Amino acid sequence: MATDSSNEEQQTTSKPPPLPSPLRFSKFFQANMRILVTGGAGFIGSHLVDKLMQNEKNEVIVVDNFFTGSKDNLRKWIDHPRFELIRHDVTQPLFVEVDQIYHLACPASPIFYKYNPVKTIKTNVIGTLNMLGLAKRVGARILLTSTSEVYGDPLIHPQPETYWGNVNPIGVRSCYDEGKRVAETLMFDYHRQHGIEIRIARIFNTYGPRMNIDDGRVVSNFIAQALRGEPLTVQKPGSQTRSFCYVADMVDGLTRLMEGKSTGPINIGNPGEFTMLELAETVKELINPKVEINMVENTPDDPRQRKPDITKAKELLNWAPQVTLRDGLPLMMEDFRLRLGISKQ
Ligand SMILES: NC(=O)c1ccc[n+]([C@@H]2O[C@H](COP(=O)([O-])OP(=O)(O)OC[C@H]3O[C@@H](n4cnc5c(N)ncnc54)[C@H](O)[C@@H]3O)[C@@H](O)[C@H]2O)c1
Ligand SMILES: O=c1ccn([C@@H]2O[C@H](COP(=O)(O)OP(=O)(O)O[C@H]3OC[C@@H](O)[C@H](O)[C@H]3O)[C@@H](O)[C@H]2O)c(=O)[nH]1
Repeated sequence: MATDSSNEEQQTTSKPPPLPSPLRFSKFFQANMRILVTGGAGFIGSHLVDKLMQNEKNEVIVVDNFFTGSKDNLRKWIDHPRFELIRHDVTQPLFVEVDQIYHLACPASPIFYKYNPVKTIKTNVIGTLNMLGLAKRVGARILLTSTSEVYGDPLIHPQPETYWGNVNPIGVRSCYDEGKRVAETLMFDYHRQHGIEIRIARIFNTYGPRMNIDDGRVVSNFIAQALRGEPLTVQKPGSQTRSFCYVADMVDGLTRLMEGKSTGPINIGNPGEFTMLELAETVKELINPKVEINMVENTPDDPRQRKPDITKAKELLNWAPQVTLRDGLPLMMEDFRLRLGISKQ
């Protein structure tokens, strides 16, 4: 079983980062921090924008092609003087002047990333290359939202960052898993070769308000099904596990990583682990005890277990999740209820 024997110090570089904008050195004019969020119209991205906009010294630029995201997620910021929204596909070069880049653009739900796998790879590879090229030109720090899927169907449990993973390179999920693995490689190559300041977060399953109702991921499916009184579709065998992180905790972890000193990769996720049957039972109990649970066929290469080892996040970022699944599910349910137009019973 392959594990990484090297530590983060060996992966880093002594090369100085490219110079930031001269504005940062100006004596009389205190410029705002300009922050680019790619994929900022999506689920995690829009919550991140909310947090960044709370700081009056931040200007936020979102670029998004709206494949899975929506302007609706950002409607409270449209026309705000410190906010800009640009329709743009990250597979095309982008010229903006920024100090930090949160690079999230990529479909995240399996049904969406498998819909056009070649585009998913292009987004991960060419999109990340373009954002790294931008970071190099303007001297910006860049954070990549990688994924627990880089561990594939993991043979080590829970997964520490030193684990190299067990990924099928030619499977139907590879466009995403391998795409993110190449994106991580590009980040470290730009760091070592050009001194770019990088941060890599390995995000584990995240849930919360604003997920697409038809997103296809398990928490959104179960909540929408329970509210509509439809059977919860548990994919076989139902004993596969995931660990679910509430979106506010995730955004807190991402900003700590960006502002901290460590390049990562760092796992950000909630170690509370559930089988899909346990998740279905919990949703049923909390939202609609009358719904049935239906066992349905699964898709190829579904990871059988997943749980983050968050020792590194605790030590280096002083971060740990605060919201349990039982506390987070009702918050998401309220948002879904409003959007589905279903009143309280
Ligand atoms: N939510 C999770 O559980 C999870 C887990 C691991 C990693 N991640 C990563 O976090 C990031 C955000 O995930 P999310 O759950 O918010 O997904 P999401 O689908 O809601 O958001 C992704 C956003 O990227 C945009 N986008 C996609 N391709 C693009 C392109 N080529 N150019 C410009 N914009 C593009 C979409 O329109 C959308 O707004 C992704 O990089 C994903 O891989 C998420
Ligand atoms: O209706 C459903 C949907 C999904 N599932 C199961 O729930 C589990 C989780 O599936 P999801 O589609 O929510 O997400 P996955 O964990 O497979 O992938 C996710 O992993 C981390 C991120 O990078 C992405 O957000 C996504 O790829 C799987 O075992 C799946 O078989 C169901 O039992 N029923």
